[in-house]
Amino acid sequence: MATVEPKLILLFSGKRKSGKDYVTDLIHKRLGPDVCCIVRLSGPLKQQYAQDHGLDFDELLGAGEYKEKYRADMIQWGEKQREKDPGFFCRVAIKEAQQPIWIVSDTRRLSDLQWFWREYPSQSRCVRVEASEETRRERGWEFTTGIDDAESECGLDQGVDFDWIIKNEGDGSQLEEQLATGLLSIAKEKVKED
Ligand SMILES: Nc1ncnc2c1ncn2[C@@H]1O[C@H](COP(=O)(O)OP(=O)(O)O)[C@@H](O)[C@H]1O
Ligand SMILES: C[C@@](O)(CCOP(=O)(O)OP(=O)(O)O)CC(=O)O
Repeated sequence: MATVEPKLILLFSGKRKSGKDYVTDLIHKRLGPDVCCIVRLSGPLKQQYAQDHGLDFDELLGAGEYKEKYRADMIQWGEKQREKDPGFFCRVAIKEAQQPIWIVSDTRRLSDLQWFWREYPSQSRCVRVEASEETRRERGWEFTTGIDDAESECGLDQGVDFDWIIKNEGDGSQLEEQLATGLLSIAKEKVKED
């Protein structure tokens, strides 16, 4: 488990190319590295998968075709690990987290949320990043059977009462206003609390 108790955990989810990484990177920049850290559940998954399959971990972390080439197999490999231990990737991903605010950029399954709700019930908040399919296509997404109709992409489409929904259309001009009047102000208040 992490060595410090966080004040706020933002559990992000969203479809491929909705802008999860873009939005969480922006929040990280606005709050600063002393206040918040980005936690990627796919980080330990990709690292172990890369080791087990002799692949390039950094390339799997990227946003290019290399990751997409192995995505389907990584999903299946990851789900086999989760069947044995649903919280495995959550525990490993937060191990180095020291800051008061954790931004979990890539929750995908109810088991991900349930783990944080159980371990950190008062600190966990759910955030959904949304973009139209048109915008996502402009960012390089195309529907892929077996991925975009599977749990990895659809696991949080129902059954979650999101605390914030961030509309991330086009160049995101409304993004700054959404963040400033919502998430960022709450986060800054949380950090001030004793
Ligand atoms: N508001 C935005 N303005 C400009 N580019 C964006 C915006 N949101 C996302 N992008 C770009 O779209 C692509 C997909 O975003 P990303 O955050 O990687 O999506 P996800 O992590 O949800 O798959 C990236 O190239 C990113 O830079
Ligand atoms: C096997 C995965 O962990 C791969 C996730 O890779 P990314 O988190 O890089 O995906 P996007 O940013 O949405 O494109 C998905 C899973 O089902 O665990």
